[in-house]
Amino acid sequence: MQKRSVGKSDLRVTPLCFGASGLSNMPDTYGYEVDEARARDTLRAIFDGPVNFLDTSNNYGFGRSEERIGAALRERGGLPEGFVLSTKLDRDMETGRFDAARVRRSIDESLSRLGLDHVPLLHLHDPEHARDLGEITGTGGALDELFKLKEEGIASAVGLAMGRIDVMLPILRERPFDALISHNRFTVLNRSAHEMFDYAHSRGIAILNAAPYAGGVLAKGSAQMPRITYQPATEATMKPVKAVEDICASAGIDPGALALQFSMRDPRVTSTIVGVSKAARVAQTLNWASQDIDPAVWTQLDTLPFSSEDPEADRDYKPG
Ligand SMILES: NC(=O)C1=CN([C@@H]2O[C@H](COP(=O)(O)OP(=O)(O)OC[C@H]3O[C@@H](n4cnc5c(N)ncnc54)[C@H](O)[C@@H]3O)[C@@H](O)[C@H]2O)C=CC1
Ligand SMILES: Cc1ncc2c(c1O)C(=O)OC2
Repeated sequence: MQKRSVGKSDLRVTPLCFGASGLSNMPDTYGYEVDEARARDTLRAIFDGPVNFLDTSNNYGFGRSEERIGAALRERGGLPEGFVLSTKLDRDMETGRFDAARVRRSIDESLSRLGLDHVPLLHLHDPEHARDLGEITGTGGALDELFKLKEEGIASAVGLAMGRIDVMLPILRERPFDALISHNRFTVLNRSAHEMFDYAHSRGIAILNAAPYAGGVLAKGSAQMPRITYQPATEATMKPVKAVEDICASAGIDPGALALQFSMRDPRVTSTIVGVSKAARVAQTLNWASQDIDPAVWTQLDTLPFSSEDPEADRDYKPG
């Protein structure tokens, strides 16, 4: 797979990235649990495959995702050469505190779980859920500390990873981020990130587009998964999923392939982050990424009434 630069940094990533939130036990978010052996086998498949990019966070499963990745890395004698591991700074989950001291604690916890002294890519995660946004954006706050970690060489590149675009765009404009992670806002169901992507692309900020399956429903199918963007689906929110499934059935393609390629084919998107928690999904993802799709299907997709509203995907987010 042809690699791309992460903004102006030296990092080079594949156009696919695997997301490890589901490798951690987040039953409230994904509707299932993942045990140790299944997580280990998934991570082995990822490290054995052609994708060089894996995303996790301090708070996925309250640290369990990072611990499992740490175990997989130790099995291999450390981070493979050229492999880009991405993790995130998180607020204190009990108090919502997210100041500079919390940033230090977060990265120290992550490095110790991962068994590393440095992480290639580090994001500030979900500032909209912290107790006080001013604590993050103000002088001497969490964002200043994130950039200090880059200066100190603890992270090679830094990004902003969050949901709500109305909160995100003003922060992006203020500082020289290498990357952003947006989720659930540039999919076959929702295009509310469109203008932010134009802005980021014009500034050379790498766009990492997460959750192309709207949290899983576009991969598993509406009959299998009664959730959209981590919320229980309603008839109204499931309607557009069924419309996409109908288009795919007529065209003879997998909805997962369409949903994945919708993101990957956009020239602004540097990499698309797909959540996997089964080893076989690694190969399945590569297959979906390379399936032939008749260009007429994209035109047809544009006729569907996709949403430009914020999906509020974050409303009930629980990390573990
Ligand atoms: N604020 C942030 O920074 C956020 C970051 N992310 C990152 O993006 C990643 C992807 O997002 P997700 O929430 O995982 O949503 P997603 O839209 O990528 O869907 C993942 C779900 O689809 C299922 N799935 C994947 N491939 C499948 C296949 N071939 N067949 C059947 N089922 C399949 C997975 O098991 C999982 O339940 C996360 O793991 C995380 O790393 C996601 C959301 C927010
Ligand atoms: C708000 C929110 N909801 C779901 C997820 C995340 C998130 O930040 C995340 O990072 O991975 C899954």
